[in-house]
Amino acid sequence: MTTATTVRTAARVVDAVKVYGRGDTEVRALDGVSVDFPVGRFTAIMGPSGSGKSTLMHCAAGLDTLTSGAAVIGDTELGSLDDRRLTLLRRDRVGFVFQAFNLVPTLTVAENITLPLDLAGGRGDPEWIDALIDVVGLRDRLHHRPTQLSGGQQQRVAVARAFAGRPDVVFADEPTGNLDSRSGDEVLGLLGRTVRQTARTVVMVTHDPVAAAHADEVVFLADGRLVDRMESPTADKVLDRMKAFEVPS
Ligand SMILES: Nc1ncnc2c1ncn2[C@@H]1O[C@H](COP(=O)(O)OP(=O)(O)OP(=O)(O)O)[C@@H](O)[C@H]1O
Repeated sequence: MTTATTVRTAARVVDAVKVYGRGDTEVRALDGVSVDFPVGRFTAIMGPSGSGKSTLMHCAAGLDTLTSGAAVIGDTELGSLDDRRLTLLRRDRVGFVFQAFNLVPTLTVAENITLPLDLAGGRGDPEWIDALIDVVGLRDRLHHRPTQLSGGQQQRVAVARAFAGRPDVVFADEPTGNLDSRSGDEVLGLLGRTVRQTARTVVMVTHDPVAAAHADEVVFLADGRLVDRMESPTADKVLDRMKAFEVPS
């Protein structure tokens, strides 16, 4: 007898196709991708430039729509939502971390962290936010403004803000792209710790094998298709896998 364990999915896409343009200028950015992002996992999306990483993230997060196929967050199929419901879903159930930290300069660290909750008209869960402040190590910076912080600290604020509303999933697009390697390492360690300590889910787009090595699993895209998955990645293993995509000159 086999024992089946049910792995819950925070987000997934099924047979995802995204076509930009028409006729001669048509680009199939996603060409039938199916991938699950399980709850409590840190997944990195890797692949050569133009392979469809950002498109996959944007469609999975409801920032863009698929040409065909389905994108699902929790149990909600995004294609079934009108614009208003999609906006509410993004606000209440999805967190984002971008390469640019996108903090509000006139607000303190504490105010930036709770900004999405304030905009939504709620206070969130004060205990959760308090615990989050320790996870990101910003307790002694709460009353500082973003300009008084280093880039790494600013991105830690952005990470805390992304998790503040206990979203189903946090999508991170090249979150270390603007950071030196030490600060980048800190932010990636933080993403990993937040996933492990709080059973949250992170999906990160990156082109950096060192960044991808912080994830629990890496999924590889090439030409808009899912071509491989790697559990417990190391930077060397990811780099080797990426080399296979390089076209010999
Ligand atoms: N808005 C758009 N209009 C037309 N083509 C687009 C658009 N966005 C992306 N593409 C094309 O879709 C393909 C996939 O792009 P995407 O940005 O998803 O790749 P990527 O893997 O994230 O690339 P990079 O690592 O360079 O950011 C590329 O060929 C790109 O030129």
